[in-house]
Amino acid sequence: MYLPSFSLEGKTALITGAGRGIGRALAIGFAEAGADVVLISRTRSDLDEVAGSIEKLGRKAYGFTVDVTEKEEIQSLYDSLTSRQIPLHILVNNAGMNIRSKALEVSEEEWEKIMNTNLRSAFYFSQEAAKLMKSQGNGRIINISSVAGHVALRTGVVYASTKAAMIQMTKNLALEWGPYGINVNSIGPWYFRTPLTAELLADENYLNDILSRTPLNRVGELAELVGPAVFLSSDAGSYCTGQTLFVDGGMTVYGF
Ligand SMILES: NC(=O)C1=CN([C@@H]2O[C@H](COP(=O)(O)OP(=O)(O)OC[C@H]3O[C@@H](n4cnc5c(N)ncnc54)[C@H](O)[C@@H]3O)[C@@H](O)[C@H]2O)C=CC1
Ligand SMILES: C[C@H](O)[C@@H]1OC(=O)[C@H](O)[C@@H]1O
Repeated sequence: MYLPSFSLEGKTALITGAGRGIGRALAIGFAEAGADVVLISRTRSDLDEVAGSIEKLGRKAYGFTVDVTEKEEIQSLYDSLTSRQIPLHILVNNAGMNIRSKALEVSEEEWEKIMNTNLRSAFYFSQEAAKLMKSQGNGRIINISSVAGHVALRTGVVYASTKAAMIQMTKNLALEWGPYGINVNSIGPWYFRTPLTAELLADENYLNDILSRTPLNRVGELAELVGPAVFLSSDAGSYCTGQTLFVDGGMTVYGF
């Protein structure tokens, strides 16, 4: 038999930024693939809505309000998982934000907020997850980076730097944690319609600029991100680690 399983039955996935956008789609999609899901967001009402959708699928949902920029809250979350005997097989570092300032105008506050939300949080979530995954001899970590970490976009140097760092962090953690049976990969999206990008995509000129650089000539549908994430989380992706899969409609290969 050569077709491996894409199922996440029996797995528990922790997804940050699960209250809306890509994180919400991943949470529900992982439940559709059979996983139970630990949902991380700052907004209880968002968590409850997503948890309800997951429970209607017959899967367990555990919602935790966490500010991912607060290391103490991350530690407290993992302490809760341990005390409640909630297992962890898959971590998706999805929470992220952007302030699209010109490089000459970036404030120290903006630098700290973007760095702490996008990069620092992913490292500390990964560090705590790896402690649990090492003890069980297996685990999957997926970092949601961006094409912005691979090519230069006009959407901000600080954001781009966090995403490029996530791509490199993916490689280093894959190297260090491979012996523990932990796969670490990254997914680099181009534009998908979410609250983060809705305003930009509503601008016809901006959207045309996007499409002019996208061989598939369209922005992505959220299901088209869920598929690659389920692949990397399932048996089907068991020999992939340290990689970044750009889910970008061909944008990163667009030359001229
Ligand atoms: N939408 C897109 O076109 C693209 C998105 N991405 C990345 O995908 C990820 C998700 O993006 P979207 O869903 O579009 O954004 P979004 O703004 O719709 O959702 C981001 C999620 O992260 C959460 N979050 C932000 N700061 C947080 C904090 N301090 N503590 C806890 N949760 C926090 C928000 O509450 C929200 O649930 C981000 O890392 C983003 O950089 C990458 C490339 C393209
Ligand atoms: C594709 C990028 O990750 C995305 O595009 C935006 O405008 C967001 O701010 C991100 O940079």
